[in-house]
Amino acid sequence: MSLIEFKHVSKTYPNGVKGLKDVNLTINQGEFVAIIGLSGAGKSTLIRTINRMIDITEGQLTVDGTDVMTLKGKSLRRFRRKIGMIFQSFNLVSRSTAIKNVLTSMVPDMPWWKVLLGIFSKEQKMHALEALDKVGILDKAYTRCDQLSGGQQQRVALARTLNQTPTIILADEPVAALDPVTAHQVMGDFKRINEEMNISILINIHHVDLALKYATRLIGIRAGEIVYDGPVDQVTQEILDSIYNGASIPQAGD
Ligand SMILES: Nc1ncnc2c1ncn2[C@@H]1O[C@H](COP(=O)(O)OP(=O)(O)OP(=O)(O)O)[C@@H](O)[C@H]1O
Repeated sequence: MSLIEFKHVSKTYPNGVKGLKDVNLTINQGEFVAIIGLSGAGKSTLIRTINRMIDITEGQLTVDGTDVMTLKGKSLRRFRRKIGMIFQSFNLVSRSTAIKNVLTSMVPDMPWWKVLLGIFSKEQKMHALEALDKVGILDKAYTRCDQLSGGQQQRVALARTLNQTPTIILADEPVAALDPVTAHQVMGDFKRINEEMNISILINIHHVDLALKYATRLIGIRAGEIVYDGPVDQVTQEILDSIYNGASIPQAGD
């Protein structure tokens, strides 16, 4: 069964701007999808509809068999716990240690007084340390995040997401703030997590070279419409031109 399915999905913002136009898309468990396109093309809108950070206005969007627009309250919160979200700006508590940041992903399942007192069980701490180990920064577990490099901070964010055992990770420009070497390392982390843990990954990215190197499938979006969708090894310069410059998509046999 498909994991994520867009059927004739559109998003019109309250000011009338069309963020998505009649999007049809099926994503299966375990895929690593990169989404590229010009600034303002609709990449963030596409990714943020999946965990209902943004509501669609037309069509149907199902995730793991659930029509996401039917979710509210507790069921919406439970649904969101299965979907990790990574941002360009890491969104960490910079004055807390790496392990404390990872442990915060457990907070929704804990009684308020334990949260207030910062009481985490041995099992929870072990789980958090395992997550830090998976992204190669176990040695930084007790370092404050404001003393870590950008790449290390993004890895803490990734560990925090892994700690909630997601089935999907959505990443909105996760390497945009990183230098090229660190960006490759973080993309490598995503790839390893995708392959070893079979977690589906959807990533918005401006760097085409990184998209082609690490993802398996590329989606090109232009003015809210999907103009390319296929395996990365079939992407040609003509296809990239069409995504970025509006040239028509070359058809096989042209
Ligand atoms: N809250 C909003 N209200 C109105 N229009 C919006 C809103 N958010 C986004 N848009 C518009 O929707 C379109 C798609 O925006 P979106 O942020 O999805 O693009 P993007 O491809 O992610 O761009 P970038 O690469 O710059 O982040 C743009 O025209 C944008 O101005």
